[in-house]
Amino acid sequence: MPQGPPPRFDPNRDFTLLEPLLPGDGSDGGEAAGHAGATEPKARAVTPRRLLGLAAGEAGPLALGCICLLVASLAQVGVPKLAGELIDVAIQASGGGSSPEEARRRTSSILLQIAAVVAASSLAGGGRSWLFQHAAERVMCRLRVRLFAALVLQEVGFFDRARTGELTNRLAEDSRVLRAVATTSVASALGSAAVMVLGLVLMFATSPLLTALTLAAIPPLFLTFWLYSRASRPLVRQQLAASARAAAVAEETFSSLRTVRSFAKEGAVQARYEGAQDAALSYALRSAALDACFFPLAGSLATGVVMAVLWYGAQLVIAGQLTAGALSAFVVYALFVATNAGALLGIASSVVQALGAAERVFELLDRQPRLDMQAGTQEPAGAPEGGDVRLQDVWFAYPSRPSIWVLRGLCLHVSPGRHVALVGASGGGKSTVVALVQRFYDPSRGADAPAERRAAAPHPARVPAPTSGAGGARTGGAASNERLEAAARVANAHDFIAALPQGYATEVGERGVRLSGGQKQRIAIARAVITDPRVLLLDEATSALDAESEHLVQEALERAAAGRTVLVIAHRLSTVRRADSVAVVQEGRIAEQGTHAQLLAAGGAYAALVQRQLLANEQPQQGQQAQQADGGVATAETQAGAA
Ligand SMILES: Nc1ncnc2c1ncn2[C@@H]1O[C@H](COP(=O)(O)OP(=O)(O)OP(=O)(O)O)[C@@H](O)[C@H]1O
Repeated sequence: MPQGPPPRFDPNRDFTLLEPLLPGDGSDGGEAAGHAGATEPKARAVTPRRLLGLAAGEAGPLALGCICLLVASLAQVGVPKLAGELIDVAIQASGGGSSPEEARRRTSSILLQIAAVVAASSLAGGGRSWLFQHAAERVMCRLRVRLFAALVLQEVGFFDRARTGELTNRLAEDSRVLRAVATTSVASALGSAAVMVLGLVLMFATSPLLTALTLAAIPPLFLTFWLYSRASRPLVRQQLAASARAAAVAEETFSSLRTVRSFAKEGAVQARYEGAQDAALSYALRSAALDACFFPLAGSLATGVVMAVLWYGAQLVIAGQLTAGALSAFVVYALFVATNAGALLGIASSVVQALGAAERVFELLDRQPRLDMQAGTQEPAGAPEGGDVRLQDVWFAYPSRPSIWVLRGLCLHVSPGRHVALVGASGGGKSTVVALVQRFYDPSRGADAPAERRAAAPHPARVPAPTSGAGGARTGGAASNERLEAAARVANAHDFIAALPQGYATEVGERGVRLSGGQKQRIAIARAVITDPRVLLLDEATSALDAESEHLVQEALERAAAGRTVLVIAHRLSTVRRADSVAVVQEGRIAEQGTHAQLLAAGGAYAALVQRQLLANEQPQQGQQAQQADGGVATAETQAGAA
């Protein structure tokens, strides 16, 4: 039996992709790695090209949007020029340079031109906005769908490590940031650049000297902005992180409200939420203080430059080298250039920030599941042939706890049609065996069925224990109504489903009707048999049902198990008695295997277990004396074993 070293977590090799996903609570020393030998492919670097590639399907609307943008920018810079002309005509007329009638006619004509340009600018601006928004929404929709598809195909181990809140946040927030970058930010940047270049050209055409003076002021403005964005970026990041922490607390609290209530932890969760919100608030306030310093400073600087330009321009006007209209047009161009340069810097900093989000999104998009896709719909690890479950020298560590071997060279064979009960002390690895047979995980080492055979066979169906039961989905599913009803009848569930106001269309689980423990079990059985699986995995109930309900569940299970290979995690003596064979799972191995009678006679681990635990479960319900019960096991349980 191999005694390999426990798999170690190597952050550089194993989990580069998942690092940002992890809550980082440090509870397991950050050992969120895959099982031994598994390697995580390196994420491809996020290039601007790849980022823009997201909008590839929208080339048409975006190109049209760019044309609108150019038109709008041209129109925008055209207005000051015309306004300058208007001023000059008025000044000329007042100085006697032209007749008042002629001046009136020309100013009216210029006004009409301005109106036409403004109308064109508004139209083009509206078109640009609509086209870019349109493209943005479609890009985001596609991205979210792709991201969801990538997530839903990840192996179960991935979800052991990731926080649900984090994943939904990524789906919503990160893709939103990306949408902005791939479409609107690019559009704004193009617009700003166009206006800036045009403004500079017109400034230069109006007065090269004044242009040189204005440009001299740009470096200090850039420097101020650069310092500001350097200081503000970490604040924004920390604020977002604190908000995400608060959101995670809220999500976890609401999803486990019963536990919170049971342990009267309302105060504690409130304090945690408040702590996270306080942190977010403190970063937001620091950010606001920074804004309060930067914007007036930048404003004064810009105003100072404009005043200097005005002063120097006035000297040029006095010297007769520049007209008053040209000077006013120049000042407006200078303001255009300054504002658009600032906007460009802002966009650049948001693109840098968004690259972080892009990396995380692309990491998920690129991530290859460690396990073959659709694990739940494929043949189990131990079932290469129909209905034959075989685990050969299987070693397994959970990806989220890679340093601990849970299964240590476990061998188990269930021939087609046989019923095997798994018993053993808590934590021995029974559920893990079932999870592996179910192909939720692949063995870290040991026998595994070849992939091409997996795909061919229907998956094993599992009847979970009612605590993890039937909630969260419709009682129906994709199956045809006849099959649905047939499965429900097998599971003794048809009558109560039909009696519900919405029948088979009833939503059960979180938002829907609450089902009783026995009803949940029967729904779970119906779900399990609906695909007519060759292998049935049963997780015996741990909660007590009344006699009638128990009878219905037991009858349903017997019908469901008939003619199938059954692996049952058994807690009841009656269940193990019925099984063809009993396997004692102890410390990740099968310690003993045989029939109930054989193992009892052997007087080993099983016999001790029966005395300690199984009898304890039986006694209270049967009203017998709890001879060797150790009192550690609660009330009798619903018998959910295979016949
Ligand atoms: N998703 C998981 N991630 C990490 N460790 C896990 C996970 N599930 C189970 N374990 C660990 O694996 C070991 C075996 O657990 P398993 O649930 O298989 O035992 P079990 O025999 O079914 O116990 P029980 O009878 O209490 O259900 C335990 O130490 C448990 O803490």
